[in-house]
Amino acid sequence: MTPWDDLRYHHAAHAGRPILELFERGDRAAHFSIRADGMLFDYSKTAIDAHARDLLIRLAEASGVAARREAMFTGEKINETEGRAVLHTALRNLDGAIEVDGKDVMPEVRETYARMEAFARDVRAGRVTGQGGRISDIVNIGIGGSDLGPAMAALALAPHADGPRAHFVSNVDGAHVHDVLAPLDPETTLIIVASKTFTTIETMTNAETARKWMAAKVAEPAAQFAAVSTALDRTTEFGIPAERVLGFADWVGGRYSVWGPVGLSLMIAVGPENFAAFLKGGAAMDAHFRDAPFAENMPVMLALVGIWHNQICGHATRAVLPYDQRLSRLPAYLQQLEMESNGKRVAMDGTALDIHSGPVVWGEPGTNGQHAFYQLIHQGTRIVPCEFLLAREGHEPDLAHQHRLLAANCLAQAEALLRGRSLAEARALMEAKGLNGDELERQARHRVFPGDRPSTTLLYPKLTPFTLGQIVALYEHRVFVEGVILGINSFDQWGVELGKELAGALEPILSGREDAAGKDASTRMMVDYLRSED
Ligand SMILES: O=P(O)(O)OC[C@H]1O[C@H](O)[C@H](O)[C@@H](O)[C@@H]1O
Repeated sequence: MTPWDDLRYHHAAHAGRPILELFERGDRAAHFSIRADGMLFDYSKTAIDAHARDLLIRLAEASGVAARREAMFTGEKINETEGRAVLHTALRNLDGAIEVDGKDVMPEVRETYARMEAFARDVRAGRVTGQGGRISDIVNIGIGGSDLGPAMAALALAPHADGPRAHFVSNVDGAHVHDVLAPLDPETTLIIVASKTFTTIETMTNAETARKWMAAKVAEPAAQFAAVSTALDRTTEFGIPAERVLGFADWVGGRYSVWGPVGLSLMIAVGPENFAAFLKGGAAMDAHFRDAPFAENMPVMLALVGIWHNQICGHATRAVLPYDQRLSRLPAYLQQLEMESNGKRVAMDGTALDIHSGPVVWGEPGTNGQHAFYQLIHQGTRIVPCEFLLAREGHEPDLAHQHRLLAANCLAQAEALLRGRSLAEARALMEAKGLNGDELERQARHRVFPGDRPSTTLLYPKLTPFTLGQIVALYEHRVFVEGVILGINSFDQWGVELGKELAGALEPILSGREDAAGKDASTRMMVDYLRSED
């Protein structure tokens, strides 16, 4: 029997055993939670028992997680389909040496970091100015990994933002760039074009639009542009002066790139000290991930809970529910991180997977979600494992009572999912309301909560730069561990290519330069509609 078979067998053998029953054995909360560097990860409200955990850990061991982890940290080319190392961790562990192709890459990482820091300080101190003086606003133009990381983090760290205001433009929909630029003054705006490849059509199109917007008022628009890319020839071609370009290596995946130059907008907004604390938080999680035994290892156990729910229990989605308004972009960030990394159909060697790959990840901050989709989570026919996140303390001491309410709601949701409400309890409620007979019976049934629905909760002291670094690195490593266990390459993204190619071919058809012959009838019909005048 493989570890997968053992897990499936164990799961089937205990089907129907309520999670609540597991709490009758010993100190489950303490034994099925992990504390590390001030954070608490509770996975006791899942059906994982001691034997299931042993089997999951055995699965991780048999999948070679430890060796692969070492290979990642030491710069081996584990992104096999692109022939690249995977070294985003090097961006937040700036000391030391790591060789790729026989060359220590760290001196260049440190040098780029120093240039990034100097530039951020210059902008913040008013030494780099626009035509109209001190920079008041920065606009990061990028998409995917060149947008979601800094956008998510800038919102998360809003209480620390004391530099120019940061804005983010990603969508090729002109509405986005239009609405972001409209209220800004080109004379005091700095545009950062962030694109690993510097070919992404959305980013290049928006950058061109921003350049025209700038050129209408500013004599030297290039002086108010900076770029972040691995393709330095293309940034020069675009006209951005070399001293305003921050490069990075191809071993930083787009969705893992917030830690380096792609984080420039964040660094300018919150300052180099806070950015450094963000890196330190990531590095602390790296150290924990490398050193802690699997059973005490937060990313490993988070991954194993994920494997349990998705591949063993068959729950196809997971909800990420931050009870932290400033983490409202975290679900979107994690959608790219998790789904672009682990949404694959073949194993590393190209053979079809015989298990499901990563789950659909979705979510919204609490308490908002409670008034929207939690109905389905509590009473729908499908089980949605939930991942709650909550800080012990908010940033608004005057509003501590609101933070308590937020916390009460978060804990209440996890409790409600676990406990549910039985038919007998629902009947008693209806009786207390004065109902009886058939009407009592009918109404009671609608008020039953099946309960026994799994959730995990991550608690952290406060959403500081350090904590945010820990959280983001925690999720990165969770994705890594899940990917290794599934036997896939978490670091390529071939699945985004086909749509891009077809979009390139459709644009001339929509503009009338080419005809739609050869397209399917549905596409032709829609092209006709879009090209018609009424
Ligand atoms: O940074 P860029 O090269 O512009 O890429 C931006 C994004 O677009 C691509 O399509 C990829 O799917 C993403 O992984 C990437 O983050």
